[in-house]
Amino acid sequence: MSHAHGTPSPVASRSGAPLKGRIRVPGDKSISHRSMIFGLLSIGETRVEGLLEGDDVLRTAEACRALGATITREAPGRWRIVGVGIGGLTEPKGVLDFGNAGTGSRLMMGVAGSHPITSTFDGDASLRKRPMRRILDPLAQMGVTVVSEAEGGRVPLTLRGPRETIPITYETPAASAQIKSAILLAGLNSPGKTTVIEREATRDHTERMLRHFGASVEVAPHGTDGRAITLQGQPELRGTDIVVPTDPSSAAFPLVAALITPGSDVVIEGVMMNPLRTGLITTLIEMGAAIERLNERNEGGETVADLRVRHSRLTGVTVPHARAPAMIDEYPILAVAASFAEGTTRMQGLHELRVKESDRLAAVAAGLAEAGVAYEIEGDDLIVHGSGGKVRGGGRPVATHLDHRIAMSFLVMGLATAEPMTVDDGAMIVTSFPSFIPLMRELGATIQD
Ligand SMILES: O=C(O)C1=C[C@@H](OP(=O)(O)O)[C@@H](O)[C@H](O)C1
Ligand SMILES: C=C(OP(=O)(O)O)C(=O)O
Repeated sequence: MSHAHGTPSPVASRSGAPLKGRIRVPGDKSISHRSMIFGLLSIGETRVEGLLEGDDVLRTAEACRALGATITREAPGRWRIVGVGIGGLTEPKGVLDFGNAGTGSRLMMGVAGSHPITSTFDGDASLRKRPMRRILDPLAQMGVTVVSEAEGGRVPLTLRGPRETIPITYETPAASAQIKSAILLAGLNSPGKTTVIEREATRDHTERMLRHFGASVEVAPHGTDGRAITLQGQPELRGTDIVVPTDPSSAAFPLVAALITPGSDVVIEGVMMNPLRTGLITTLIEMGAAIERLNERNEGGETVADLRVRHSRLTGVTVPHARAPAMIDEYPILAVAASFAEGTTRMQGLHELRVKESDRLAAVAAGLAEAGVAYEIEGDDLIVHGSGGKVRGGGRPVATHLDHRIAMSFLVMGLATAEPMTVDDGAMIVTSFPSFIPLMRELGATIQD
């Protein structure tokens, strides 16, 4: 399964019946990537249940195979990985092609770069625009050689790992779980202690999985919102079982769809409630959303809950910059919710949105303009002037720039606008949420591809 290039496939959505029913979204993308990676770096067998079979994760699986892992798909979502252990990677024969995936490529730079092998990283037109210096700089401090790179520190690039990786203490220049994870993963193959300091806490899936596979990790508070994470290098990771909880970043789409579509009443089952991922839910509840957390329980080491979501009258709020790491991928869909709210929503400090699959600040703004929504961009803040429930929609097809979240956000918007919405290309949706269209249709949504 690979996303189509060169042949954009437009998709349209229109308003219709209220959304009703119960759905379960696929497994979390962050944890799915890491399941493959930890499987590769372990001795013995790792069994994964509920893996997200999106294109991004399949690319990571392919890269792990090229580095020596034996990976088999036993049933939908059920995968078996036999690893080679830390230090045991083999040099890949070809280029590691990560497609659209920032997470896969950046984390694997830490993994492959910390081994005495040569590896080349590439990706699609979107990934080729994304900054990799943020990973290459700390890896260089750890002794990794950047043999070649595209202009500005981008893929395609080639790394050569040192004979012995140097453990470092590094403060990340941006709130980024990808930077943190790449360094910690490189630190696995170095003697001594590797410490990553983050000024704002970001998603902690790597730290949790390191412990789950047997590594020793200490986490201490740093400043008001930050953390210092210290890993003891060269542990022996042992293959283990993983149950992947469902992805809150995917659940965000049916959730906002139900909030903005009159008469809707939907349950999204088993959504991961890791507090470093629930900034959107916090924000929507502040806006007046009827979201009930039901049947809270533990699945795969994370708290999950069934979310009952009903159509709601929303009110604009200010979303503080400090909340960004906990909802970084959810700003496009929050902008959609804000368009239907009463009053103004100000989202502060969105500079990291400019280096995602697209410049999401610009892409969201352009989509809002097509739909007739009033907005402003002030520095790195996005200000959306809500219409109290009525959004015109229509306009020209929204340009998605190879960005799955832009595509899904504006398709959700079209479920409640007066005129239908079209996105210029839905092909990238398979990178994170391949069942998005069928699941939305199950709830009663009208989406045509
Ligand atoms: O570590 C991860 O799995 C991710 C971290 C975030 O990126 P940044 O680290 O660039 O903020 C997020 O946007 C991405 O979808 C997944
Ligand atoms: C930013 C995202 O992913 P990545 O960085 O892995 O491409 C995303 O899924 O919204």
